[in-house]
Amino acid sequence: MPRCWSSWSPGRRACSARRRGAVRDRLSPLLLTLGALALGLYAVGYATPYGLRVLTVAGVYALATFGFQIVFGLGGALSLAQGAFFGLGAYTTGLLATQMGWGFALTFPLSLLVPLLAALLVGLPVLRLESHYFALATLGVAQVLLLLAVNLPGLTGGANGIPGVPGVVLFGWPVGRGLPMALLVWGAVAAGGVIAWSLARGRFGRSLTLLRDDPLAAATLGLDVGRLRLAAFAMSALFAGAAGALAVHTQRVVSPEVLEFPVMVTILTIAVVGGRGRMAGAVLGAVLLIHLPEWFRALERSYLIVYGGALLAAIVLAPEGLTGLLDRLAGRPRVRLPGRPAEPAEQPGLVPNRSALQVDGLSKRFGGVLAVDGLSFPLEPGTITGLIGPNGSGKTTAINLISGLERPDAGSVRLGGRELAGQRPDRIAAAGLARTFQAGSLPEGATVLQAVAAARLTLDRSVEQAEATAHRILDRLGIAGHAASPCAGLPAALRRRVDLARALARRPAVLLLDEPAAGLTDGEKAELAALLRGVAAEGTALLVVEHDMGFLLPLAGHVLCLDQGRLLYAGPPEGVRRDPAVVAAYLGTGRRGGQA
Ligand SMILES: Nc1ncnc2c1ncn2[C@@H]1O[C@H](COP(=O)(O)OP(=O)(O)OP(=O)(O)O)[C@@H](O)[C@H]1O
Repeated sequence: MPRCWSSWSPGRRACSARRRGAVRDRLSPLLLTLGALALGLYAVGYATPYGLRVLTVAGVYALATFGFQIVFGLGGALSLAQGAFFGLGAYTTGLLATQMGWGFALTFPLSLLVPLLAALLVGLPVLRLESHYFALATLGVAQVLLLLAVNLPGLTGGANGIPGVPGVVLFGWPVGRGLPMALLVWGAVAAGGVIAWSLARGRFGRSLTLLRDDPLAAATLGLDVGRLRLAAFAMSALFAGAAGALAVHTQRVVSPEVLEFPVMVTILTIAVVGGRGRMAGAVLGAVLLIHLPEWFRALERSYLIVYGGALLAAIVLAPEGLTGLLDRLAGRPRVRLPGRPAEPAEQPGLVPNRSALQVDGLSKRFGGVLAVDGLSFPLEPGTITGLIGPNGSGKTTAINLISGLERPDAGSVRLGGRELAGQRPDRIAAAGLARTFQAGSLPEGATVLQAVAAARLTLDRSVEQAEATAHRILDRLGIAGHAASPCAGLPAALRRRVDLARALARRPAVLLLDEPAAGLTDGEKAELAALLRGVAAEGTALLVVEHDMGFLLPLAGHVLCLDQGRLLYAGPPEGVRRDPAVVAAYLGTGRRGGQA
């Protein structure tokens, strides 16, 4: 293995990700064209054979980082298997080319397929793990592959690897070292970049960022979290495999170094320095990070100190990455809004299912606490039901059970005759149920428009259509003026309203609201009440958890009161204040939350 391979694995400074940007590859085409031209000019006119080799390796890393930007940058899963998939692609090409004598046309697709299959195999069990366990598990996969490569000398050549890998022959044309190989690799970078960029900007990328920024809400907005994660992991393996294959043809040798941790650290550093989730950042980061050691080589012993300092400076000065810094300097707007709210035509959604929701015998125990105890009630289409009770009486747990965030121990939840109890939240959402969260759960890295459009990703055909629908809903709620505002830092009342807009965007048959009036002024409460009446009038069944009796009792047609998980009262709102059990447990002393 040439010495430059390991020295091209520079960063050992795994950096923590910082600001989570929304999907926003906004470097202008002009800037990208200028960059491509500059690289082309350098390659054709100025680069030495060694310089061309470094440039080729930079392209290889850019390709591998595209995949990492998908799984880590967009999906937020710190996969430490990207280096392993890279090595797997490299070994597949090395083995098939030297031992079977197969050409590039066969070895290249197989070098994508093998890491893909490995990702599917490994992903199914490990993707369920929490973030740091997931990182460790993927690191374990990389270590196992490295051990296999070193300890199976009969197959892999052991520590010495496999020499004599032939160059690429493309349509009968042998791609020579130097400029031809650089052109091939950078052609692959261009093609891979377009694919990765399209994925990032489309529904897949948006779904991944929602999953990264707001995993709880993602499932209740209809996203199949498991499938999405697996798809991102598989996609990352495809890019890594392609990069590994091209790396072997560049080096003409494959050794265990391609499976070692520095390769993974380099990919991670490129992603963070270039800009997390940004495909342009993968290219910029790769070109910069792979060339930096060459530029600092003259410094000899102090090279690593200067290199580390440069990396730290880049991360401190541009925590959003170099592409984010360029965006900031260019001062481009963060989002392009739909010109005006689209026509108020009927949107495809879930509304046709105007069926009643029937809850029967729902129960849930957390250790010694019986949070919900045999709860039964109906929610009729077009009605508003209030759910009240002291703090800790089980209201939020009931909503979590109905929406699938918790699995009930017993009981049934039927919508239109279909059993939903115990099903995944995305399946329940797809059946026509939407909910809001007490704290107004929102993806912090997204804008208000993107957050609401996320609710339409599984319903509309494109991101543009989802955003047009979202804009219309925001307009209906009187907050279209905030469409371009980042969700991070929104006042609590506005957060709740955006959360409500998101739930309404799905046009659900059943809507569960967790304390929607908390923190609102009297005027805002009146507006909210009018809005909810309007939603009910369209046929949606509403369940409103609320402590504010002044808001709820005039709004609800029917009220349920819980105490210690059990139904204490079910009847008209007028009866609530007169019911001795409700007064004793909740309203009488006001000791546990009820506001008159
Ligand atoms: N994940 C959990 N693990 C353990 N206990 C839980 C969990 N979730 C809820 N509980 C317990 O279940 C009971 C009901 O809680 P829940 O949050 O549903 O009440 P609530 O009526 O919504 O309260 P609040 O009005 O304060 O929101 C409480 O005793 C709570 O501590």
